Amino acid sequence: MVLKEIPADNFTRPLGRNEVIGLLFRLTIFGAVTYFTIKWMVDAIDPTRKQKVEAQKQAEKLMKQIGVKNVKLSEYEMSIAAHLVDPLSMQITWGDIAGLDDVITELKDTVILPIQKRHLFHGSRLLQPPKGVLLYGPPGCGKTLIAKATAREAGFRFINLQPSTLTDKWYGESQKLAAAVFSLAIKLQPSIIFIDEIDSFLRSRSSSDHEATAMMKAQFMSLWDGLDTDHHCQVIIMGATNRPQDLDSAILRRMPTRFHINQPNLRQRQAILKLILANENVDTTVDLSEVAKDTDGFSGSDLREMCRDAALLCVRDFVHNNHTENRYILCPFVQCQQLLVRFRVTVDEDYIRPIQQQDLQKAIGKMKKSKTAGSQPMLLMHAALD
Ligand SMILES: Nc1ncnc2c1ncn2[C@@H]1O[C@H](COP(=O)(O)OP(=O)(O)OP(=O)(O)O)[C@@H](O)[C@H]1O
Repeated sequence: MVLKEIPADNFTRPLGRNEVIGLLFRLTIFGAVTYFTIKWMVDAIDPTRKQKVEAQKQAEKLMKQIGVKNVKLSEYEMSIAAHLVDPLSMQITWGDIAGLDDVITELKDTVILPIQKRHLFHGSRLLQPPKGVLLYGPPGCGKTLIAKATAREAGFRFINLQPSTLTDKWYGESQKLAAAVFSLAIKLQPSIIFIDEIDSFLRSRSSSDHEATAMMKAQFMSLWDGLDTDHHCQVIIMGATNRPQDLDSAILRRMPTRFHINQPNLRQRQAILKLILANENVDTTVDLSEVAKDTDGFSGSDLREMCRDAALLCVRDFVHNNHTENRYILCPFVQCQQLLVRFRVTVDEDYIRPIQQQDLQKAIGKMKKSKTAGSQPMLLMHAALD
């Protein structure tokens, strides 16, 4: 039918009630179909879709484990919830950290006490727990251990935020995820948001920053300020870095409580060695003060690796000595007890010898070699820059 054949009245007359309802109904259906088709297409081409589904499953499992029920989470909060640390796997206590007693005492007084004894500090604005804590110092010296022990001892939930979770996303996603970090932490409070290598994510702003990154940083800071204005909010951001000088000054201002976790000194190394070897089979003649003296420049993580190497030497000896050999023994069935009978016996003692001083010395030598090898590229890089 051509338009001409439709009576002109049909266009000019007002629509009836049923016609309007019908038209609205059709428009709604059309709108819904278009919306879901576009959403399906966007989902289908989203390269992070698989990760999102995985993250959701992981988050649901973790939420169940930490006993969080009836908390509705958005899609973005789910992605962040996948970084919650399972409390069953987080068994770190103050007893697992050696040589950092001063830092632990100060942390207890400034961060944990105001949380645990809220009623004592209720009236004071000055004595509220800090919203930002910075742990800084060389790698492998216990910053992550301290953060985990703080969360556990204070009874806080622990969100281990990898900067890449926020930065490797589609344009616009980062900001939604940054907002989700805070909203999730508030829903799960009391909680600690731990950001390892915080400098990689909140480094000094520069004009070369991508627009989306700059906006995300600004948003992160304003959300952080939001925590500060709500005195009942029990969310702490704890950052760790090896390069505090690279941090944005605005971030440093938001982290007034700072702890320097330095390379362990002689006394601290001895304490760490004692802790690492506490449950191991160590020969009574081993002198840990000597070992501590020989390990100048080692981090806590180096010391652990070195002790593991020493323990492995004992295992290696056990494996190599566990062989068949000829032995002379007194034969009990022979009248003359003086008679020595040659037997082939299998040396199969279920016994690994204790760690000895020389094992530790060997392991120290090996670690020193690998440390120098590791620093070679750095030295070359510095030489190239000079
Ligand atoms: N003070 C310490 N007491 C006991 N163990 C320690 C100590 N410091 C480090 N370690 C050992 O080293 C490992 C690494 O420590 P941790 O991850 O806390 O270091 P980090 O400072 O966070 O390092 P990074 O900057 O590389 O993340 C720990 O799992 C622990 O075994």
